Amino acid sequence: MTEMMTTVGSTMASFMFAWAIIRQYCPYELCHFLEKYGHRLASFFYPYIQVSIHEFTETRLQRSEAYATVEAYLSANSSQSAKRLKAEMGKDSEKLVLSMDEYEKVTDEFQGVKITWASCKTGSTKRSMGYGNYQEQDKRYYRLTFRKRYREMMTEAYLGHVMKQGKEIRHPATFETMAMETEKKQEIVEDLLAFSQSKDFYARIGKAWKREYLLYGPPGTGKSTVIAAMANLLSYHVYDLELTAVKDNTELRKLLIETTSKSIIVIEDIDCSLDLTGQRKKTTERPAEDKNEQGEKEAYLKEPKEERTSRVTLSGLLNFIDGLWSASGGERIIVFTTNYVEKLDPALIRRGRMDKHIELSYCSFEGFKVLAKNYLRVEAHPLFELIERLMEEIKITPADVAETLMPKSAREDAEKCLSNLIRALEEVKKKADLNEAKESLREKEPEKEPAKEDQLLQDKQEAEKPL
Ligand SMILES: Nc1ncnc2c1ncn2[C@@H]1O[C@H](COP(=O)(O)OP(=O)(O)OP(=O)(O)O)[C@@H](O)[C@H]1O
Ligand SMILES: [Mg+2]
Repeated sequence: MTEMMTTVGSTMASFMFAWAIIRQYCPYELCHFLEKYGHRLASFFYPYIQVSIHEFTETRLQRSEAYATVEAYLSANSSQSAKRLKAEMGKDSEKLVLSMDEYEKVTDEFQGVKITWASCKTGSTKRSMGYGNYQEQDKRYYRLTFRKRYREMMTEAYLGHVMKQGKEIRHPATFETMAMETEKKQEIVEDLLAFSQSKDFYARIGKAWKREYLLYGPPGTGKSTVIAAMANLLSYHVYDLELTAVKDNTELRKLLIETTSKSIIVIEDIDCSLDLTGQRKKTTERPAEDKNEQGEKEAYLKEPKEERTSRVTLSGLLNFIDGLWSASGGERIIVFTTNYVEKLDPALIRRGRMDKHIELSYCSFEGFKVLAKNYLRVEAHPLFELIERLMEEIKITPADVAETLMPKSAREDAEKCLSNLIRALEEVKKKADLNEAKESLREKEPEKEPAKEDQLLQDKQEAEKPL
């Protein structure tokens, strides 16, 4: 074996050496000819087929959906077998997500056929970053290799299987696993399904096939989870649009053109995305009717250059969406989220610019039962009664409930996790009671406040000590 390897090695080295000499002295055309036909000859005898899935194509700004889906599929399937993994922070989670490191290879099996996946990288390419600036980026891609005779099975059944599984991993949330009142859930699901089946209706009324949702509620109540559940239900792609990074309406247009049909365009925290309320930062004195595109352009040109940033307006966004997609026929959902609905310009809501408002709120007992079923596989327990009583008077987010119900070690059984939740609820209650007492004292005896405050502070510190 060692002997054979040595022979192969030295033959390869001689060949490379000869090829280097030929390249140096041969005319360019001849080299090109030899390379081209040499490659064809090799592929004739090569018993495998290779499929490459690139992270970015030359012109596109958006990361390829296929690449991201394969990445998700492989991180779930390769973290057991790959020897070199790369760890990255997952979106919306505190957990590290493991995926194959560069140049790593893993094998997969499908209906008894062996498949190899390799994570590859080639020289750098110029790619648009931060909308307008160009940076050198490595070209990354996954390469799938399988035997020629399985071509049909691989390109149809196997790739379909990879995409389906990868998508499920990327959007694990479903409406069934969401802590939300059943009626509300049903209403959203019906609304989404009705929208996705209304192609003819939108065509008949001559409107772009799109629907806008406003999701609002405190942090940790499930706004991002609803978006993932929507994507999962309809098998739509999700595009996160970071509006604060978009320079102006022209760039916005460029980004929106990038989105494919059957997509959900997410604009998070609109209260923080400048100018979205329709009020210009610098030009609030302008009458409302002047806020057309021409007026905006003139005002924009009058402003000093350094202030011409974040020029995206809500009207710009909605107009583009209408104009761009009314002809394309593809369906799009646009989701806006905010933690502070009261901060938004009432006109934004009043004018009916958003088709549907969904409030995400604190966890109800019904919501808790869904989480207990998801996390602990428990549908009934003697501790439920106490939890129900506590939840009636205490505000706790589904994210906090989920966090307490998650077993922290193999020794934590359902009862222990439920007790943890009861303890967390009681602590929240104690703090709320203290705050309430403090408030009422402040209202009743403002002059004696400092001394009482001290006492309350002491009580509070006592209450906050670890149990
Ligand atoms: N209604 C819910 N049902 C099930 N799980 C939930 C729900 N709300 C929150 N969670 C859990 O809490 C985590 C955080 O929730 P999520 O990111 O959806 O909150 P959010 O409302 O988007 O918060 P933010 O305003 O900070 O973006 C989720 O990953 C999920 O595990
Ligand atoms: Mg969120």
